[in-house]
Amino acid sequence: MRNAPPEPELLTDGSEPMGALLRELDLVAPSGLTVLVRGPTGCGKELVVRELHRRSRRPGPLVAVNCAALAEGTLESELFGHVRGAFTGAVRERRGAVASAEGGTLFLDEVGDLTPRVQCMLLRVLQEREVPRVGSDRGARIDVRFAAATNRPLEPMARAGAFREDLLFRLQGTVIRVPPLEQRRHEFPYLVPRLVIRAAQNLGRPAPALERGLTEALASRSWPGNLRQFLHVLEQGLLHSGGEPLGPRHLVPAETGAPPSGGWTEATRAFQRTLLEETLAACGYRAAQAAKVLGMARPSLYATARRLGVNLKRPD
Ligand SMILES: Nc1ncnc2c1ncn2[C@@H]1O[C@H](COP(=O)(O)OP(=O)(O)OP(=O)(O)O)[C@@H](O)[C@H]1O
Repeated sequence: MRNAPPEPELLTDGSEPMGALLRELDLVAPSGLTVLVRGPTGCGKELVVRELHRRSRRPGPLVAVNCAALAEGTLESELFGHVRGAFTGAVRERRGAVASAEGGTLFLDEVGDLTPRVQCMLLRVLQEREVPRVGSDRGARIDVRFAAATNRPLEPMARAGAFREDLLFRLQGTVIRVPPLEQRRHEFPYLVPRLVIRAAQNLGRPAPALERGLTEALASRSWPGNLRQFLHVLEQGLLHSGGEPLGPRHLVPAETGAPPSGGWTEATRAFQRTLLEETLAACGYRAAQAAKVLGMARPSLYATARRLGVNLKRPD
């Protein structure tokens, strides 16, 4: 459970598509609706949830829990708490994250990684607005706004039985989609100087002057890791610049972030590969079930997996 650190604000010049996102945030924030934030890795989903909380003006705290980071039992008591003696080692009563977010917002990051058991417990909390306590029959009423984020394909996972459909419906009281950085190239002249300052702060260095051409050099790359990758490239650039004005020559070569050589075709293959791998994992590597979820015949699934180099067996 993390209590929110000081706000790193969500940088945007407010042009589309982020403009639409900000308008949606304004609309949804005061409503108390449960919000599911979706978008690719590193695009700023967590910052969007912080902004949602800030704009909600709820008096309680924003409490964040990463659902992928903890083992099932630990996550269970992290979320819902436990009473003394509920299990070996439970030497004192513990308030869970749900109760700690009273009057505020509970942020469930990586919600697609919840195990079936915790999904079931969370569903009950969302339905009954009461928090159970491990080892106790007594539930406690709560006033908590729930927000969740994921980059996992929850619908195929729900069709495959790996994510509860009723929980999915509950979570998406409203859905906010965060665009990938690729769709925000026109914002680079706004973002670059501000993110350089942030990168310099991260390294504990003074912000450098910027050379002409830096923004163009950054805009000509592809950014599969979105703003997280962008910040890392700037941080590495700052290290290499040794205090000189930051320019294109200080950026690590673009190989890792270069557009796929096959352009559209390769990007589509990469998407198909990810979808197939995610669906197989969600179906417990049962090819017949995965084929059904993806709406293809089993032989086509085999042929597609061969063509894309996807392993049909569970990785060791
Ligand atoms: N609009 C933004 N302005 C400033 N910084 C941003 C913005 N979006 C993302 N970042 C920075 O990029 C990094 C990744 O952001 P964040 O953790 O919110 O992404 P995420 O979508 O939740 O990632 P993941 O899917 O991996 O959980 C953070 O350091 C964050 O501060």
